Amino acid sequence: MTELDGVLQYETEDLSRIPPRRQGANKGSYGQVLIIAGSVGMSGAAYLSALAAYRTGAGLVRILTPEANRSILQIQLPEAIISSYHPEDITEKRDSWMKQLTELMEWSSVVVLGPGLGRAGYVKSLVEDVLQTAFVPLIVDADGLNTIAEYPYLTGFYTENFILTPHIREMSRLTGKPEEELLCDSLRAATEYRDTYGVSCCLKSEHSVIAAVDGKLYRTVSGTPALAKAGSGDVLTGIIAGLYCLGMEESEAAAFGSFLHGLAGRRAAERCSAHGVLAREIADAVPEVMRAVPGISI
Ligand SMILES: NC(=O)C1=CN([C@@H]2O[C@H](COP(=O)(O)OP(=O)(O)OC[C@H]3O[C@@H](n4cnc5c(N)ncnc54)[C@H](O)[C@@H]3O)[C@@H](O)[C@H]2O)[C@@H](O)CC1
Ligand SMILES: Nc1ncnc2c1ncn2[C@@H]1O[C@H](COP(=O)(O)OP(=O)(O)O)[C@@H](O)[C@H]1O
Repeated sequence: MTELDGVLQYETEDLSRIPPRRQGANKGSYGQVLIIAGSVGMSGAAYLSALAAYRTGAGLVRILTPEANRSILQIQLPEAIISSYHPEDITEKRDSWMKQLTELMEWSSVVVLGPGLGRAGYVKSLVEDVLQTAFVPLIVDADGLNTIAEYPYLTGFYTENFILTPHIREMSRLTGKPEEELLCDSLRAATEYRDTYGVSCCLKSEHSVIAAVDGKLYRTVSGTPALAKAGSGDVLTGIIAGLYCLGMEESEAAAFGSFLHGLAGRRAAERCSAHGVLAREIADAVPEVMRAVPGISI
């Protein structure tokens, strides 16, 4: 790892921070990831996040999504457990919905909220309910962030184990600041957000910056324009969750996850060209990057 002006940057040798899989481990030894994602027409976002969590090393991944996505996701990723809801029940059958959500939150060791949730009316209640019941690390992305931007009082539910992963436009929606200003000094933007709200902030762009709640600052330069492809951010959420399951602290998982996501994008581009990479291939490239780590292969 190098440090320049107080900003940390992972290097290839830092891949050795990934621990070997413990002999005698069982699936419960490597975390239980809950992915609250997807809507009708956007099952793919849930799939990509879940796939990336498994590819990074999570032991057990469960997707909570609308019932309409159940069979699609079970066919796409049979390794994932599917829990589902009827969107109207979130507002109309509050008691049973809250019971289901509370049980799932108790089951989880880390939660992803937001990829592909969409912007339908029920999503606001869903996001508020999750923010209020979360007590394990929570990675908030995409429509989770857009909902918070639309209803700023939701920031009142933030806790220090939240990790927000906005791209520049989402950050602009969250802060009301123009995209040019955020891009101009992304480190300052992420730091100010962290300092204001007490959450870790991974502000994504060509060179993503991470302001961690423990005070550390990171910059990621491992990426490639191959990552500029629909679903790439959904994959990042799963990688961060997976790294947490391997034993990293949540804010280290965010910074290291951004670094690993960049390397996986490069690896995928070697095979498919920078133009041709699919988001799922970024997830599939994570284990290939990891194989370079001594002791990881067996
Ligand atoms: N297969 C799927 O189910 C997919 C679902 N997705 C989900 O779709 C939902 C909405 O995503 P959208 O991409 O429509 O909305 P966004 O708000 O992410 O992006 C809207 C537009 O903003 C611009 N933009 C994006 N990133 C930017 C950046 N870093 N700087 C400046 N401008 C930027 C682009 O022109 C983009 O078309 C999210 O919940 C997301 O998770 C997407 O990830 C794509 C794949
Ligand atoms: N030109 C680029 N160079 C390096 N990384 C990039 C580039 N474009 C996008 N990325 C990375 O790809 C990811 C895109 O995330 P996001 O915009 O949320 O995608 P999506 O909404 O399609 O899932 C981020 O991690 C970002 O840092």
